[in-house]
Amino acid sequence: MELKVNLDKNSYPIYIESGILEKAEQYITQVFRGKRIMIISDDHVFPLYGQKLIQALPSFACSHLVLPHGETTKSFKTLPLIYTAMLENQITRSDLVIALGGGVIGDLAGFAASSFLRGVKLVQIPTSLLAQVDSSVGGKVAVDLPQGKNLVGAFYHPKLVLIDPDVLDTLPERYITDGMGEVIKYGCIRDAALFETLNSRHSFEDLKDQLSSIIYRCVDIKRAVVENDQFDTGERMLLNFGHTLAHTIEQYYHYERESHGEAVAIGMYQITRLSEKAGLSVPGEAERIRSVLNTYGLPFQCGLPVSDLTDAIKLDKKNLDNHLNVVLLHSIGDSYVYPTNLDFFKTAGMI
Ligand SMILES: NC(=O)c1ccc[n+]([C@@H]2O[C@H](COP(=O)([O-])OP(=O)(O)OC[C@H]3O[C@@H](n4cnc5c(N)ncnc54)[C@H](O)[C@@H]3O)[C@@H](O)[C@H]2O)c1
Ligand SMILES: O=C(O)C(=O)C[C@@H](O)[C@H](O)[C@H](O)COP(=O)(O)O
Ligand SMILES: [Zn+2]
Repeated sequence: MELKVNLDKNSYPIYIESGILEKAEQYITQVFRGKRIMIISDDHVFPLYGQKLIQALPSFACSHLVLPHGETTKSFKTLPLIYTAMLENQITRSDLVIALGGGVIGDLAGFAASSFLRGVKLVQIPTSLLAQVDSSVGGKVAVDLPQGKNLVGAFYHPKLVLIDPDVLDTLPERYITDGMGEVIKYGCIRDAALFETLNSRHSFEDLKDQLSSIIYRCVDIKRAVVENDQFDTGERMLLNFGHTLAHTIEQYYHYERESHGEAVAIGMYQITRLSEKAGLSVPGEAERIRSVLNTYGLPFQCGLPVSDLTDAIKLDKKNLDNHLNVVLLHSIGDSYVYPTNLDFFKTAGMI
């Protein structure tokens, strides 16, 4: 399956195919004419797929950097390590960085590629469900600061995205669940039929036969939204459904409790509950979301008082001038951006 993100000079193809990792050279040579490649990965993914990828790239001089797994690696503090490795491996603007891993590696290696020498070519090979359906596409790259998620970043598009659903066979169950948080998000914001498909199954196992087409559907929704609003000034904010609360929860617990997808699950349910209370969503939608989250083992409650969250909510990147923007649902599949303020959370009695 093939998709193309159409962004004039920044356009790029996305291929979704079982076993594509082993055919990487055939696709990479279509977008890259240089010789040197640096693969950035983590200590879970590289031992599983690193050598396989290097063997699949015989025409190139490949180096690699393996970082500790987990969100705390996606930090400003990791960047000097990456830049040093790039210098030691003589990476120039005519070379290529491959991000091989989940969303942490994709965002981090992507930001390093965007900033080193003011921009080195980037290919994304996402290996988690979340990275395959969301983070590898759209060009948002970033690192976290202690004050909040993704606070330093850029819009920097890859030259190519290679999605191999086979690598999900080794993904731990917790991160299958985590990825389902973003899959459910796509149903909520844009695709009531996708939401119904997810709702009609009893578990992830029950959905597996449709996995490639679900990945395709999510990526296609993201492609369309990003093509309309590359720089996140309007329609793209819809991809942030559930994220105002998700990011505050992740940061509050120092990235040690909920994973990103789990926090998004809580955020989607809670914001829809608040929005129903305020008469801004069709009644019953929060319960439908809670039920589908439950099917895939995702949480919906977090038990934090709003007073603990306000500082982080103020750092949300959707905030403009003196107002917050939250993403709400008229109904499942039909989302909108709602300008508001902190009172929205306070008066509705978060959480
Ligand atoms: N840029 C974007 O548009 C965007 C979108 C959504 C999320 N994100 C970011 O993505 C990050 C979360 O990504 P994630 O959920 O992939 O987390 P992650 O990168 O930490 O991966 C989850 C875990 O799975 C392991 N793993 C990954 N692929 C594997 C495989 N095939 N086999 C075995 N283990 C594997 C990793 O080592 C890690 O331990 C967050 O930082 C989030 O902010 C970015
Ligand atoms: O691509 C986007 O736009 C998104 O909002 C996708 C989100 O799933 C993702 O978590 C993104 O990194 C959040 O971006 P931020 O701008 O809120 O940091
Ligand atoms: Zn997200």
